[in-house]
Amino acid sequence: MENLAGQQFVYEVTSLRALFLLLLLSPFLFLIMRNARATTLMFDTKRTRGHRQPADRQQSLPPSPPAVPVLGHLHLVGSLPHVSLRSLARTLGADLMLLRLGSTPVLVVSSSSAAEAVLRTHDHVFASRPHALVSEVVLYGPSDVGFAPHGDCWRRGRKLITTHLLSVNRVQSFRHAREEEVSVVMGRIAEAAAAGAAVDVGELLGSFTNDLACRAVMGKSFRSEGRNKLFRELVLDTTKLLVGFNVEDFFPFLARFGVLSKLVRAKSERLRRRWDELLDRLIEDRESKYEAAAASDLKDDDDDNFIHVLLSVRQEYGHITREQMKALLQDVFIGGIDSTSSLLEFTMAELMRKPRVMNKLQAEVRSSTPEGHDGVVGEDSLEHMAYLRAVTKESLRIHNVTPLLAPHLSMDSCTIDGYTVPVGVQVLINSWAIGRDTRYWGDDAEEFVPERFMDGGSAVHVSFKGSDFEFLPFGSGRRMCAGVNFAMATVELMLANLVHRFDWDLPPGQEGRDIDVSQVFGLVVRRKKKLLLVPKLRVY
Ligand code: HEM
Repeated sequence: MENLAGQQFVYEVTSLRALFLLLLLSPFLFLIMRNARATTLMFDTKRTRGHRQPADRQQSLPPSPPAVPVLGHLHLVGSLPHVSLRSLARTLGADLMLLRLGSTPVLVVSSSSAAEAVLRTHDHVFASRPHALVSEVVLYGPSDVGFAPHGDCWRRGRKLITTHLLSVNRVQSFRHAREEEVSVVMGRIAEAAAAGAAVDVGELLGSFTNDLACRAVMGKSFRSEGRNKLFRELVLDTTKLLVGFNVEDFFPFLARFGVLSKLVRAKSERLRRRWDELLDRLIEDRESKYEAAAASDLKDDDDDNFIHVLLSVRQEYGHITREQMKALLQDVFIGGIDSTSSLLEFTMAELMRKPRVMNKLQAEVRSSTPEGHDGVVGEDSLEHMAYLRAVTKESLRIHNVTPLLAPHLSMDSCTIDGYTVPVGVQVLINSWAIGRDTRYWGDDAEEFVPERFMDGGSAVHVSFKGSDFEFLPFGSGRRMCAGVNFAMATVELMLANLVHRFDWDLPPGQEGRDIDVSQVFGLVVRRKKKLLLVPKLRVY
């Protein structure tokens, strides 16, 4: 899942637009820097739970590279922040590094032991998220889960989502819908194969994960009525605004001048009205069905969808407001769609670059799928596919689509590795760097080698569930990804089907080694260039 605010910031702030804004602002920035310094928490010890820090503690802040006035370390963060932050940490020789991005203090974590200190030992201290104007307006204030600050509202939402919407049982009960949606995609690919045409893998998988989220939320497919498309547009527009640069999120003292925040707020409110229109109608439709079924004592035959589930647990939770319902549904769309499709697309690109791995995976999937299944791999067959699991884990490691997790925020000061981390610091865990670190993964850390996760491999016991801090694709602790079961079920089923029924070629004239591996940073990291592949129906 993806800010999320810190990430938005480091991403966009390097753009020309952001720098231009900063230049425009700089004359009066200078005048107000004196005030700003009072809000610069890196050096502000007063807010540490009311105590002043002893002088020796103040001196033991984590190391920082030299900063420049106003921008702090902004100029050191490139267009791929996880990459530039890894270089910076290596140059400084620091697994914990304190930066100042604008006036925002940011702790960058680049080792598994420091990640464990943040996400396990001091999980209670770092379980909040930084405030961001756009998420506050579009995602119904603190009612959502992914962007909400730590507190009762987040706790309640998190419990609702993990117990009722994304639990292992719910994800399993959703398997037929998942298999049907996969069949629809297989049909589209078969048409392309018959025509000898290439498919745009990212577009195909993006609409698949969107349709799947719509199905989970609404219970049946609204593809033909165009609602799925409306959701796709909304998610894209929301993501764009969330990753857009809002200067006041990083120079909070500018908020008092208000002009910029008014513009961003107006845009955010327009977007929120579009969400309202769509979600209110869906909830009201479902609510009347739910009440009619309850009044007549008849069972609603479509009771697995998320709106129905939320309506049915209202009493158990006292009261769930309409806003909270909408925010939780948004979490599913914003957390689940792009992350899952991007991971799948990176995996397909990697398989095309590594024919040995593709052949081995195809052999496993094809030999483990019973005959007579209409060419579709069902979920029952997946449990026998150890190599499929290993390929998925290796892809999560090397193509970590949320490379800095989502930013955490310290709610108190604490000590890590002998350094003081003050209250109010944003924390970025560079899980991408940790996942490629030779200290944990050996000399071939940068290579795509699924065998490391197989029997006899060096990482056979390493799990993605947040207990192994060298491998954190979904984070760990209280703020760990709430959709990990949903994501894994979707990725493995789709991947097995893609390689089972089809052989894949690159467009004429291209070879595996030509596949461009460049990425674009955002809420989720994506491939920079489209992946076009030509499917061929497998000959039995
Ligand atoms: C490959 C797919 C996915 C990846 C790699 C991924 C990764 C992540 C990461 C790294 C975080 C932040 C963890 C942290 O801050 O420490 C997160 C949070 C979250 N994810 Fe996912 N995610 C994926 C799919 C999904 C799906 C399918 C859903 C929902 C259907 C989902 C819902 C969420 C939610 C609600 C949060 C916020 C949790 C909180 O703040 O309490 N994610 N995800």
